[in-house]
Amino acid sequence: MSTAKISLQHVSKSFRINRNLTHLKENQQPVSALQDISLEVRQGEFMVIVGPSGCGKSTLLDLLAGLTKPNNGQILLDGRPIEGPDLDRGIVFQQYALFPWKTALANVEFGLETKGVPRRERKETAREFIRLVGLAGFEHRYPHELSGGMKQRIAIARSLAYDPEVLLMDEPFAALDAQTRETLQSELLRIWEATRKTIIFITHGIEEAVYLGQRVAVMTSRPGRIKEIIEVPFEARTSEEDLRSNPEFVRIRHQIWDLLKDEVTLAQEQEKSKSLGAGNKKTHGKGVTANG
Ligand SMILES: Nc1ncnc2c1ncn2[C@@H]1O[C@H](COP(=O)(O)OP(=O)(O)OP(=O)(O)O)[C@@H](O)[C@H]1O
Repeated sequence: MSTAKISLQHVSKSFRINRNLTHLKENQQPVSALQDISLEVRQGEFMVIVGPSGCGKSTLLDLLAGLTKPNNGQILLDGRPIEGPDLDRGIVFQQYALFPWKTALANVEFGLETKGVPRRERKETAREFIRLVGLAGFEHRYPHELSGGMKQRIAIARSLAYDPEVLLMDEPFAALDAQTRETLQSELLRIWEATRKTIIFITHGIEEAVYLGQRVAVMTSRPGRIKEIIEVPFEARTSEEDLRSNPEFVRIRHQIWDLLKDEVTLAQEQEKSKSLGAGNKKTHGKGVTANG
């Protein structure tokens, strides 16, 4: 039996296209989003997954969250198959997904409420996590009174407050400006060092991947497979000044870019042929970025 915290074993996922669109030739076959993904994530590890647009990163996160099921293979958490969403996994998405009608405190309390934690203890825990993400004093603000970075801090506090085993993060800083993003990256490392949660973090940003990950799994273009896993051997990232200009950091960043560049070209070609096939309908297309 596997001793990994999370173990993906030969996981594949494909999607059937909407019946109304099957008159288009490219829609007659199911779309293979992920193919034969095997990956072990250790307890307390910070694992980053990076890949070109449309390679199946969000699909992978949805599978880990239990929002969808694989067509083949299995995903184990502590040796048991993931059957659906549960409070043992916290999720932070790119969009803040806070309840606009609840204050910051009430948003953070939400998961605790679901878990049946009594009111008083709930409030205390929520305050503690708001403090952990550096927002003490903002407990009674509503989401519209907070900046993007603050909202994302609250989303992180909310996911951590109910004490999940694993934190799943899907491009959580992608919508933020560069400075806020860098601040939140180091904050997240500090929080990870304090809580030692297992984190699976998805990103387009190579620099973000190297800065945050103890290991970086590089994916191929669709159907997404794991191309290579790169070890990032920095011990105390938060205390190292200007880690990003460390020659080893730069070397690993180049190594990942070398692995990714052909995949990005392939993904762009896939996007192009998809949009031509769909009558030149506009498709989304986020590229891999060297920064961020
Ligand atoms: N529910 C669905 N139905 C049909 N196809 C889907 C569905 N979800 C995802 N796909 C397809 O699966 C592939 C992988 O999508 P996914 O969103 O996981 O990629 P991604 O790597 O997260 O993309 P991006 O980086 O652009 O956000 C894409 O071709 C997408 O169009």
